[in-house]
Amino acid sequence: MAKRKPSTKKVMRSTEEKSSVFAFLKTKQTQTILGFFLLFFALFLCIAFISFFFSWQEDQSTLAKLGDKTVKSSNLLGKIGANLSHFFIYKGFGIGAFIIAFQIFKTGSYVLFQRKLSKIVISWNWALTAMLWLSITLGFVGDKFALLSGTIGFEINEYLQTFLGKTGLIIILAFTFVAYLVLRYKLTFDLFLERLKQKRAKREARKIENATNEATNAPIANSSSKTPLENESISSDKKEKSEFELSIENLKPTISKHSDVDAKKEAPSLQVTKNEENLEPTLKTTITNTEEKEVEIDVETVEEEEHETENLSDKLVKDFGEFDPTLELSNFKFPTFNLLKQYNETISIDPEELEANKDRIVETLKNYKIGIAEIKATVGPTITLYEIVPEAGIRISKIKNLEDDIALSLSALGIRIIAPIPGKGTIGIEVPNKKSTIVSMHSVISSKKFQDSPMELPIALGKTISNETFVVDLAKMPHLLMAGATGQGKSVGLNAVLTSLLYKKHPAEVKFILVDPKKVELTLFNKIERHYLAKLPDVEEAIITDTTKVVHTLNSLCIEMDNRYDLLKAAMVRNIKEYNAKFKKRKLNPNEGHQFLPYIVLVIDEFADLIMTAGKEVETPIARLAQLARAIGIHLIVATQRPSVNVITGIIKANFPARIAFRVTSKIDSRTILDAGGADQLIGRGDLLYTAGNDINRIQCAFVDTPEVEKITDFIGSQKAYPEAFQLPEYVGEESGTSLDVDISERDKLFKDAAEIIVTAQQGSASLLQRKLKLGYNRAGRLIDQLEAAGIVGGFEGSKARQVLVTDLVALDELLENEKNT
Ligand SMILES: Nc1ncnc2c1ncn2[C@@H]1O[C@H](COP(=O)(O)OP(=O)(O)OP(=O)(O)O)[C@@H](O)[C@H]1O
Repeated sequence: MAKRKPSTKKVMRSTEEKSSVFAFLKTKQTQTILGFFLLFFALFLCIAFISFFFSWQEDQSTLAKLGDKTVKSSNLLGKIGANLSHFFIYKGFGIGAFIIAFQIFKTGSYVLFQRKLSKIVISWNWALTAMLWLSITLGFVGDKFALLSGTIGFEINEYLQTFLGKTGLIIILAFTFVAYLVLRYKLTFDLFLERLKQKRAKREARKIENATNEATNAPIANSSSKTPLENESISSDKKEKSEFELSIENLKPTISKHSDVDAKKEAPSLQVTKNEENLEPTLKTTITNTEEKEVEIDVETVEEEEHETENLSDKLVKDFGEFDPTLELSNFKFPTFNLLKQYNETISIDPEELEANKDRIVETLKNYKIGIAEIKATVGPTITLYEIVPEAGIRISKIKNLEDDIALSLSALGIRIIAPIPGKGTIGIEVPNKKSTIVSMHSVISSKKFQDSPMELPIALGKTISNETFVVDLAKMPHLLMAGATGQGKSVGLNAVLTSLLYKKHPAEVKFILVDPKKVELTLFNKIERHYLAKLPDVEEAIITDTTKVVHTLNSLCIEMDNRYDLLKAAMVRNIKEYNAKFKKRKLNPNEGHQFLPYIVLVIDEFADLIMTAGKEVETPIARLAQLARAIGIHLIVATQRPSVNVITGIIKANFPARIAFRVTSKIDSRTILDAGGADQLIGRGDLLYTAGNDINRIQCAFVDTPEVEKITDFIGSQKAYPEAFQLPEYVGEESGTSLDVDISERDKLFKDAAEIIVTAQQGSASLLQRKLKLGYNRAGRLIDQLEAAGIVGGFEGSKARQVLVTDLVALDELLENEKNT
């Protein structure tokens, strides 16, 4: 302690000294003296420099003898002048040294008039750069006269020439000159054009003025009948008048102060009483003044406006760019097309087959007395659509009633009759091709339609009957129900959906939750766990195979949904797209719990199995998610083998407008899925019907087999991943925990975190805990009860948030410490 005292005193004294030096420098007297000193010094240098150019050769010998009284210098400012000039001009920068004198003069004036010194620092930087450039350039141009460039310019010039050659140096010098002009004077091409325009506009305005002057003078010239004396008086009168009018016009647009207005108001009275000679000069000065003002105002207002219009989020975006959710895995590479197999996909149908089918159709319809006016065939990858225009007078309902009979008569598997084709007045008969073509995943993924699609979650499902790639947006569906008997292509369909998303969405943008009770279908996706999968905290396997975990995951998703809705509400947006857009523009503060929200796609294979084992426990959260999750980016894909009504219940069906039906065994199943027949008539192997609520499309599903999926997941899995899978909020089953755990040892393990959140926010609400700790309502409620028991928050107060009884974190620590000790 004894040692410390003198040192603190010393510090204090030195800071006092410093502040007194500053105070001295800041006084007006000091600044005036310093300012004048610099001005005179600049003048001194300037005279010495000029004189140096005339006497430098004579003075060469005197330079070294600065202290010798007998030796005299020819420089106007004596030996000091000669030495300084020699230093700055000969040894330094040649003519460029004048810039130094000028800058000293400028600095002096700044100090004298107490203007901002930060500006002069910038000005020095520019000036020194210009001086260096000038010195090098003069060294290049006039290398015979060392005085022009000075030794520095000459040497740099020599040095650069050995590297760049003469031409190279010219180019560099020219470029730096242009760059200097652009950076220093902000001379851009646009500005140049604008100036040109302004000049042209001014010239035109002047022309118009002249024209009006001439027009007003013209009648006077014509009045020849009057005597010369009269003429003179009239013309002088007119001249006076016209100049007066002109001056009003000129002044009008630039009136900015009251004093100007007053001056203008006074003008008429002056005009009448005073003569022309007196008037002219005043007019001229006002005009030039206003012109000068215009230029200054222009420059300053533009700069100020730029700063005023910026708000915080704009500034953040300007400084750091928009938020990029993909930044953490910025080197992530999307799987390449060559991981997918290519098949021969040229559709070739035998003309004889076409002809035979046509004949059969015509004949069969004839049997039912239906005449055909026209028939047209569209050949697809697996089926051909025959479009029939019936003869006039034949009712479509008749054909519709005979649908089954016609199908039977044509006696081929997979015939589907569409009577009429929606939007057309024709009847469609789909007949399978003898030789079907595989639609490869490669062809649909690489299609322009998929690659260029602006959809949020694009899925390339397959190809339509007219061989077009069929792309749908999962985000718009917003949930998908998939059904089909075993072996008809459901698993391939699911893989096609997942593959599409893997090819189009970055790991930061979409997360999958995969539920696979069969335990074999989706295991390959384990490899991309840390890229694309989401899971519950403290769960080993990301792919869920066990029913209780499914229940927990679904409930956790419901919590995530509630949390997301809270975030959307706080951000005042209606859906995830708007929310993420706002977040990217840095308009949402991450410190308030906001974060970029990835889409979550929940895929459930074998839904029937789940319903059988867990029943209502699964159905309730699924129904809740299906009803509410669309806006916050949670989408469900549910696949089932058995599309019976006790599996696909009314409430689920109502919330899954988008449905895919592979081949099913009965018409009833088809009706359960599609609310229409047809799925029982499909040929299997990926032949499917897709509906989004209105019309039904027949699609050949894209084929992707297990080795292909393996290659894709290997490709993604081998890349840098997130440290762990996306964490879903924790869900604690209803059964665990009591309502009020007063005992410290029985407290929730998040008790301390919760207490800190509540005390920091000074707001005792369960929803705050839900949001911050990603908890369910029940657990958050229990935590609040425990906090109440610990005396951290007050009692229940109806709709109001509970009172927080601890003021800050220090007090909280004390309270918890005391608890332990007692
Ligand atoms: N789009 C398709 N193109 C060509 N063939 C396909 C297509 N989809 C499925 N297949 C064929 O059908 C077989 C069975 O398909 P998949 O395994 O998807 O049936 P599934 O409906 O999932 O059966 P399960 O319900 O028993 O799992 C595949 O091995 C494949 O040969």
